[in-house]
Amino acid sequence: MNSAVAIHPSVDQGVRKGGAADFAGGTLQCKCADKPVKVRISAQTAHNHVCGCTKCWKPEGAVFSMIAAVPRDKLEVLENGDKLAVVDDKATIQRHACKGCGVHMFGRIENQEHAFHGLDFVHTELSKDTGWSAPGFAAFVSSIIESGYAPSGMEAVRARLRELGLEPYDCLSPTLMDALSTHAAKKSGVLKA
Ligand SMILES: N[C@@H](CCC(=O)N[C@@H](CS)C(=O)NCC(=O)O)C(=O)O
Ligand SMILES: [Zn+2]
Ligand SMILES: [Zn+2]
Repeated sequence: MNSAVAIHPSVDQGVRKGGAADFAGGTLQCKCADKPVKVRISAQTAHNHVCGCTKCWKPEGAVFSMIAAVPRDKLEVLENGDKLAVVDDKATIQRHACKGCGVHMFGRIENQEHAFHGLDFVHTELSKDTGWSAPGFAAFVSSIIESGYAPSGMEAVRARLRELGLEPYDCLSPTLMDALSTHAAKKSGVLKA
């Protein structure tokens, strides 16, 4: 069944099984016809998901973005890196966007105290390579309202996400929220390392 509720072009026809075991990465390319930015990722991604927040890059017309994590030392800008600029240098995730087409090529956490420091965030739909891990949940679902989505449509959005196997959460998934809190509890000393 193909519901009328659009989420993101990569999942609207059903979530394809991804995550080839031997997949070692690929190249992301921005949408510029001339001098595209190219980024090499030398690893499989983890925690791929769709995100409804206002800050993550979404392709034209999409309600959600699709975003995954990769170790920062596995990411390398191959070509035309001079076209990249940080969208908001105050944000936790510094999103490096192409000044030509607006696509975010990677997001990076520079705060060494952050639980997710060491990870970059990438949109693998920008790659022609196949074998990337498939999205597994939906984060920041309520946040789509902040981009103008009608609140009355939320029930249908969550139903469609569940139908696609993308459990909807209004923050991150329990696994990632637990990781954030574990990090905080260790830092405060409440939890012994
Ligand atoms: N409701 C807010 C949520 C923003 C938000 O917290 N986004 C999450 C998911 S990407 C985050 O970790 N943001 C950190 C950042 O943007 O630096 C919005 O939609 O703008
Ligand atoms: Zn571009
Ligand atoms: Zn987001």
